[in-house]
Amino acid sequence: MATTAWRTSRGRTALAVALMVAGAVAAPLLAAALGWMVVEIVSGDGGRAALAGVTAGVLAVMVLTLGHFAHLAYYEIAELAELDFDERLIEVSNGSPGIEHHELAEHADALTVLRQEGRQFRTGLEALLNGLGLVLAVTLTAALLAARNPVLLLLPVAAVPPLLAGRWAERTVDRARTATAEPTRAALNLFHLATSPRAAGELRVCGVQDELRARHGRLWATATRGLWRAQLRATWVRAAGQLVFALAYVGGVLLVVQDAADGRRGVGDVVVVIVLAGQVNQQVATAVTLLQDLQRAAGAYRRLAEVGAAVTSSAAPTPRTRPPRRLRTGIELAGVTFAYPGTDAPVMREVDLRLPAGATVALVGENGAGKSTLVKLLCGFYRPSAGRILVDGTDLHAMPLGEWHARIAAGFQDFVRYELSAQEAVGVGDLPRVRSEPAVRAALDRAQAAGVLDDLADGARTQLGKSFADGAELSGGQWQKLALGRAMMREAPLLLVLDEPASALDPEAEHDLFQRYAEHAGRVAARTGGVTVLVSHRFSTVRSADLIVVLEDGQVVESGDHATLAAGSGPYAELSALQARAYG
Ligand SMILES: Nc1ncnc2c1ncn2[C@@H]1O[C@H](COP(=O)(O)OP(=O)(O)OP(=O)(O)O)[C@@H](O)[C@H]1O
Repeated sequence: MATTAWRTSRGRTALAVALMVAGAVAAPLLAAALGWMVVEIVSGDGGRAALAGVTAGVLAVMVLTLGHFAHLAYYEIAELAELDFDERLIEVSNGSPGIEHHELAEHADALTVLRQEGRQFRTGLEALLNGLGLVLAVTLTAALLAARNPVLLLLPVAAVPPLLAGRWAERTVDRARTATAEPTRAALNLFHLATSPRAAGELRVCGVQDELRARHGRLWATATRGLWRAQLRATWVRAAGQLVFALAYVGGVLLVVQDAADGRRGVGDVVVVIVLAGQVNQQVATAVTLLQDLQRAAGAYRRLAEVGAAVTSSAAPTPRTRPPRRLRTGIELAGVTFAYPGTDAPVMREVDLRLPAGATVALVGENGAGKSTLVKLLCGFYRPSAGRILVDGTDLHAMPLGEWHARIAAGFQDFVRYELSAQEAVGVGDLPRVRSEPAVRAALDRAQAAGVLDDLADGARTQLGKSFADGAELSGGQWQKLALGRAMMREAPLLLVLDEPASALDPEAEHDLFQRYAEHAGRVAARTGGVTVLVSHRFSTVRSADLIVVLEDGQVVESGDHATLAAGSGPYAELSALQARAYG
């Protein structure tokens, strides 16, 4: 999309370049016009002096104004550059089927820096365009200086040390930025938490605002200390580079003054050299800044490419075996062991489990037992560290993950609050039918959530979310109901997942929901043999599942139906008796 816009703004780019080139070239010409004017004044030719004065005036106006118009013209292009960068960043973050890369600290660090560096693309592009004008201005300046005294050509040469110093300084600061990414990221997280309306109530009740502010301050201080030290080193090196040029400038001016005193040059030449030498100084400063901007933009781009390459190389080549149209035997975990990327301790250990086609399977267990991890492995978000997950006997990771995802209907514990219209927020559960109101209504009906639409001022068309002035904010339970509706959108999934989908609902609503859901799952099972996996802490909810799997510390400790497990003496019998007593 951004690429098309790039093409359509070619005319604007050409205009920007032309204006900026004219503005840049006008500066050395202004020096020549001023020299000419002084010569005519000294020679007493009033008419020619006036003409030279007007020329100098016009050139001065061009120098002062054309840059601003150029800026206007490439403003839009810079916007597109930033948009393009953001789109690439989104692609790198969430364009791959697996999510392993989100677990790695170095990936998170690179993303933190990239989110902050996004604007560098804009300045980088401006620097590129300005650089062109600068090259022309420097060339013209050099020619005018050489015509006065070839030794003056050393002035632009003296510009090299500040340039090199600038490059070194920028690299130093960039390294510091990477080294301080972790405290910066942690500080940003705290900042978002401390300013988020969602957290406002809980923060007040816990009374942790001051503590958050203090921690945020400490993290920033840590990050700033690292950056400050690098900035200090960079400033000294930059100043040393500039000093070399300053000495050359003074030498150049003295040289032409000496030439004039000896009668080899006129007073006009002295004026030209003084003005031009000042401009060279300016040009050098601009060149250093432009180079830094370009270097930063190139650094941001390189980092983006590296992160993109890391994500792509960690993704296995797209396999050819497609998911079956219908499950015949079911899904099987064979000796599955799993540790989250970047960690050593397995949170799933040698799990063998068969989820028969068409069955409703409930996962139960204490917090941290591994229920959500098992769900994520079934969704193929991560690869098992050892063992395999088989779909009708075929390794899940031998299938294109995108196609497997397209056959999953899922409601997650950390569901997304899409700030779209209510219709779309549910409809994205089955993208091809995102605009179908009957499909959305049917899905919400299955999720016992049709009432949410009726409560909204504009029904399905209501804009959701606080980011919009007229956006409707929903209660936690209402958001969850929409998420449930989303999970019911797909009609022929092979895997249906509800990971604690009803935590914001009252027990009765949860019970009704699961009744309805079981009917839906039954229909899906008849059509596709799909397996339904439910995670719930409420035993009253899971008792009707065909298979109940009890997890403890990343292992299956028992499995069976409610009657069998409740009659036994294992943890299920114990816990369900405990809950039955607690809820009467
Ligand atoms: N992204 C992660 N990186 C590293 N470890 C993780 C990650 N997510 C979960 N874990 C660890 O994996 C273990 C199992 O967590 P999981 O979320 O699967 O438990 P759960 O049974 O779903 O718990 P709950 O009932 O609290 O939702 C826990 O010890 C947790 O600390």
